Amino acid sequence: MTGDGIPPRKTGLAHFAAAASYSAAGLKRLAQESAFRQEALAGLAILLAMAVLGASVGEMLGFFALLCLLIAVEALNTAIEVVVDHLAPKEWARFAKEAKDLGSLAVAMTITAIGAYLLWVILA
Ligand SMILES: Nc1ncnc2c1ncn2[C@@H]1O[C@H](COP(=O)(O)OP(=O)(O)OP(=O)(O)O)[C@@H](O)[C@H]1O
Repeated sequence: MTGDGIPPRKTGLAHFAAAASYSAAGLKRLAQESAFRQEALAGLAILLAMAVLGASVGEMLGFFALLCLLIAVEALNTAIEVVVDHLAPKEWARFAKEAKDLGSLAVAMTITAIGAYLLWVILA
């Protein structure tokens, strides 16, 4: 069932263009999250530092890939928070706590993976 405000399904090139515009809208929404802004800023600063300190292109690409993964996890975490806040806007609910805590764990594990990677780059 399609609601009034939901855009109709597209195919081919129109689908690709529409998906790109939805992703841009998602990035605009994610930019409202301070956690995302801090991570993006720190990521760019680390990339710059790697370039200045003479990291290889491969090492920088590895970090960039992990940074993209962190942004993807942060986007999914924000999506979970949006749905949870819609379903349990004011009241305490076990499902809300578990969903948000799990999303938080996913972000923390991704940041840990980036930390481990940077340690490897520094020690290698
Ligand atoms: N409706 C709720 N019911 C029960 N526990 C909740 C509820 N909302 C939030 N929590 C708990 O409070 C914690 C913090 O919630 P909050 O909404 O501030 O999310 P967050 O993980 O700090 O995300 P962000 O800082 O990105 O908004 C959650 O991880 C969860 O444990």
